[in-house]
Amino acid sequence: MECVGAQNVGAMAVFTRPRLKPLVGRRVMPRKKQSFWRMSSMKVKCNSSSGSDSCVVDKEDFADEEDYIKAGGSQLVFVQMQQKKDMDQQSKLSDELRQISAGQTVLDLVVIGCGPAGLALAAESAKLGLNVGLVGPDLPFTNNYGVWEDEFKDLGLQACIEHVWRDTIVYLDDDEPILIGRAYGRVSRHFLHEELLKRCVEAGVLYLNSKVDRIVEATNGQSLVECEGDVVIPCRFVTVASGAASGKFLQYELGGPRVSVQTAYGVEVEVDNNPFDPSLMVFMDYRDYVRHDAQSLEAKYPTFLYAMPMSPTRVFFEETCLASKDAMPFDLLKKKLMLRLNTLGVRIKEIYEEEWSYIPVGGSLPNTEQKTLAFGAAASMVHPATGYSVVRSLSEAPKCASVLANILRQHYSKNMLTSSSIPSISTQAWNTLWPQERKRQRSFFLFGLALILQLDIEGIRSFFRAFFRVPKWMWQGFLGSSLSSADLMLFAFYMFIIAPNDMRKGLIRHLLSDPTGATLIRTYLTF
Ligand SMILES: CC(C)=CCC/C(C)=C/C=C/C(C)=C/C=C/C(C)=C/C=C/C=C(C)/C=C/C=C(C)/C=C/C=C(\C)CCC=C(C)C
Repeated sequence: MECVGAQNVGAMAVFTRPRLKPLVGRRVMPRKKQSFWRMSSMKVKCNSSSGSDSCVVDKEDFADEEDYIKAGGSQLVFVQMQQKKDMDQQSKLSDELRQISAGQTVLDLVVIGCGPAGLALAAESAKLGLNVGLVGPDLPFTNNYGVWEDEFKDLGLQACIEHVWRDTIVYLDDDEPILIGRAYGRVSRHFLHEELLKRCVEAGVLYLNSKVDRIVEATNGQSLVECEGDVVIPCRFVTVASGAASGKFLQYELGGPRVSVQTAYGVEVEVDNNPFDPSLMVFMDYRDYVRHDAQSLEAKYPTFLYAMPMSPTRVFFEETCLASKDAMPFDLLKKKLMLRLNTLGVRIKEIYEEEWSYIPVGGSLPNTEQKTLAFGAAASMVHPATGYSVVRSLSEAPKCASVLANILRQHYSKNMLTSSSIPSISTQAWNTLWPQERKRQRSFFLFGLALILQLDIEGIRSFFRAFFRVPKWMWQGFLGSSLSSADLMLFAFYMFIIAPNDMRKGLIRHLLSDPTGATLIRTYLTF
């Protein structure tokens, strides 16, 4: 697949319009040159106008560096996360603040990033009794996620789904469409945000509305999270969960596959002549609506339509380039979408919202020897062949939290911690996130991604025709990253049996000649 023209956007971005006003915490500047104790007993005021907020005390608030160090290096003042706070709660919070700023508490874990992955990990870790701080700008989620209803139900998040379609449909060409027999849901970004915030509040997560500048490893085995305005937070573990653009805090393995990009342009609109059945979600529509256009854009940029009919007249349409080596320009995606809708006879009466989505897929794994941990897209958890990630992050958060809790219990309660044991503790945590089995699965997905990148529109159509003909548990497991590496082999074998001859040849050629084929074989042979 060939898509051209890199976008000048960050490593991962999904933008929607209209944006909600960010929830902003307010910094409280206490008197200068105060001793720590005086400072800690002062009255700290917090902004209560927002959903969750913060109060911060600066390094300059200490008389000198010594005071600061006496305070355990912690000039941090976190305010316990809260959504609706009254005056009683405020005074309780101040006690908490005093305790932390007195340096009696070094946080067990600081999670950087307030997206779904960060909030979920912070909440799950705090639930297990860890002392957790969450740092990041308090912004509303920007995209409405699409999920398989059963997967979201299993996470106990059904209430966050705002619309469910009883079945999902795939159009590959003008032949019969494929009904895939699985309900699909649209997650409300507001409900999901509220729910994850609620979980953080209930679990006692501490929150700081700030931007992290640096993470420094201290000699005593702690990490220091340096935030804007000279705020430094000492902690035992730092986990970066601020999306794929977290490169600044993390190192990734060298020589891995190149990052590809999934791009999409969407609009939620009021229309006349909606041709889609409101009871069905259109997962992929690869039909060529623009074939009458000069040299068909489709041939050059194979994209598909993803459509969520919310009612007979209100529909969310999204033109999506599943994966390309360089990002497909948004203006081209928009042009294609408009051409497509025009050919379908759809007349847009009103635009409610526009969405631009840019998701890096593939790329290297984080270097598992580094002390700083990562979670979600920052930890390469985005499914390389689909671009989906939210369900995986939400479902792995409890497991990741429990590993961190066990490690901290073992190493800190028995005072086993020496600075030389720190890297091995982090490696233990990394290995849980990326065990050999997960690496094998990922190498299979990367092989699949490289395969998709090579296909033209006809190749894509016959590829997905075969994909949706394998047993349902297989393709469902493939999309949900839940097939074991052995199951994936069985899946590959099935695809091979079902595939037409030219696709079979292509699969074998790709396995033997593409670097991802060699990596796949090598990873499968490593135990
Ligand atoms: C807002 C946001 C967040 C977003 C937006 C955007 C969008 C809308 C998106 C969407 C997306 C989608 C829908 C996606 C989907 C995807 C899919 C379906 C995918 C799939 C894929 C598949 C694959 C890759 C497959 C693969 C396969 C393979 C690799 C096979 C192989 C085989 C072989 C090798 C053979 C062997 C044999 C012997 C040995 C015998």
